Amino acid sequence: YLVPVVILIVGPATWVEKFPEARGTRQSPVDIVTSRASSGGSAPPLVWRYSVNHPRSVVNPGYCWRVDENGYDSELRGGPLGSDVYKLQQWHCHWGSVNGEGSEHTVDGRAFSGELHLVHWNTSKYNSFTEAAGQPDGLAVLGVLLMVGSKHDELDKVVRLLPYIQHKGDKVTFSEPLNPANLLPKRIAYWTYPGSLTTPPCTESVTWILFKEPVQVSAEQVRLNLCYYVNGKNV
Ligand SMILES: NS(=O)(=O)c1ccc(C(=O)NCc2ccc(F)cc2)cc1
Ligand SMILES: [Zn+2]
Repeated sequence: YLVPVVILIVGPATWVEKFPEARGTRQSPVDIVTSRASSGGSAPPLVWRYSVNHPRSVVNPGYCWRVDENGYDSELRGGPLGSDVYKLQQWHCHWGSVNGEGSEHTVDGRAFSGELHLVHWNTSKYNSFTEAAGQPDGLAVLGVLLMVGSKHDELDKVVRLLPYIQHKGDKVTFSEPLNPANLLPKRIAYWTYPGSLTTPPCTESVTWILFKEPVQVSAEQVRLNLCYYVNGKNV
């Protein structure tokens, strides 16, 4: 008998219809082909400073989780960012449906178990995140590759709150001190390229800065993320 084949046309393949930017020339994520990466030359060091003691909210946007910085002060400058100063808007993660395939960027074709994105906008040139998100030098995202290993204590301050935001739109506010700098790897060598938001509206406004060294999270932390968000669906 004939098996009814229903091909759901959802996801990236249909984004170009609604978001023309998705057809652009600098779309993210990409595969980082390490042999083709040029050395950093004389780029100045990348410098960041984050505030630690302020209330943050963890939100379930429908894919993974997002932590909003609620406008508190922070700075990212240097590296490929010229003389502009960027401010942390939010940070969020991407996990896969099974271990080992959650990251958005791949390195020489290899995917990681997850990927953390710290999203900053250019406060030297623009007046809001939304305005900056439409400009080629508007955003800078620090990407951190996640691999299964030892438990990550700083990240656990968020992971332990996931049971309280199981449905899309849920939000919980916490004021436990947290330093986003502790989410970054020890070695700060990175790849950088001009790219885009990886989800709609896919605007080509992101200077990507992807750290080379993966950060370890425990298998339990991956499982907790997986059991709450599998490809945008809560399970
Ligand atoms: N995965 S990623 O780091 O590339 C990424 C970062 C932020 C956003 C986002 O803010 N979208 C909503 C949005 C986008 C543009 C706006 F102008 C307003 C809101 C999407 C993807
Ligand atoms: Zn992201």
